[in-house]
Amino acid sequence: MKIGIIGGGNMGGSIARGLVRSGFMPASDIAVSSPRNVTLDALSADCPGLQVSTDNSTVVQGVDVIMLAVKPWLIGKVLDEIAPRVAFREQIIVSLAAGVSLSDIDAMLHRYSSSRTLFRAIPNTAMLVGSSMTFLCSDNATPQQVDMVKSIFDALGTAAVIEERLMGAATALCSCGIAYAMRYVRAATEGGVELGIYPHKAKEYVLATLRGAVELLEATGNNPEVEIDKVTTPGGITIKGLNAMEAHGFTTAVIEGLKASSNG
Ligand SMILES: NC(=O)C1=CN([C@@H]2O[C@H](COP(=O)(O)OP(=O)(O)OC[C@H]3O[C@@H](n4cnc5c(N)ncnc54)[C@H](O)[C@@H]3O)[C@@H](O)[C@H]2O)C=CC1
Ligand SMILES: O=C(O)[C@@H]1CCC=N1
Repeated sequence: MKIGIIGGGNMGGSIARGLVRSGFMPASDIAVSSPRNVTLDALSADCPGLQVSTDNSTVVQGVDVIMLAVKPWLIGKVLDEIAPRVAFREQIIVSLAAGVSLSDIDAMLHRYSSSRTLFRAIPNTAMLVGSSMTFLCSDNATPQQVDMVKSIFDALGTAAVIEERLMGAATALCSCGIAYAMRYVRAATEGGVELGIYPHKAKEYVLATLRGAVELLEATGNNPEVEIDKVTTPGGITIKGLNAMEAHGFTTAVIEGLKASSNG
């Protein structure tokens, strides 16, 4: 398999670096385009053998999968640039653009071809370390094509194929969600500092605690509330802390944040 990636930023760069580092494919089977030479030079330094170009239509040639990793408002412009060089019967297009639907992309390509295979992929920034939760949906794809695209993102973490109607919710939960998890880490770290712990130590302790929480939930399969019950001694200090957090809107803040992201 060969992959052409348009855009070498957070997402495009992480896909290229992640696929090479994981051993999923050699750098020479990946081509990346970006308008900025500095971006391409950094990618080449990290992934020797990678094919790089400032010309988007160059990276489309001879690849099986074309990834669109540019900002949403550039998708139409990039498609107009590459479409004359795309073999729509053979090449699969995967858009990472948040909020741009399969039918939006289909409409943009209508004048170039009567039939095409389209995917949307919504990863998160943990692709860089091979731990992204990525969601996929597709239009006009065979089961083999779905397996192929899923295998790419499984190499960068965990991929799930979902209905397109759930993409907004999934994006909020996991793609934006990684920022929300980071904000919890920051908040807990700042709380630790106020309680007298040095910032670097507080962050280290918070991360270790979160790792433990994730491992407990994964190992037991328990609902979080079951694990919370084990911590909250009646009349003890944990329930006082939880109730104070709820009085300040913790659960509501998280749910309203997710809804705001998903409606955005
Ligand atoms: N950052 C995130 O956490 C996530 C982003 N996405 C989506 O991924 C897409 C890319 O986002 P990021 O990688 O974060 O953006 P980014 O700004 O880091 O990367 C975009 C890259 O595209 C390049 N570029 C600009 N104009 C171009 C053109 N005409 N042709 C080719 N390359 C061009 C830029 O130089 C830059 O390297 C967006 O559509 C976004 O909605 C989806 C899920 C998560
Ligand atoms: O904030 C955004 O629009 C992008 C899409 C999902 C994560 N970052």
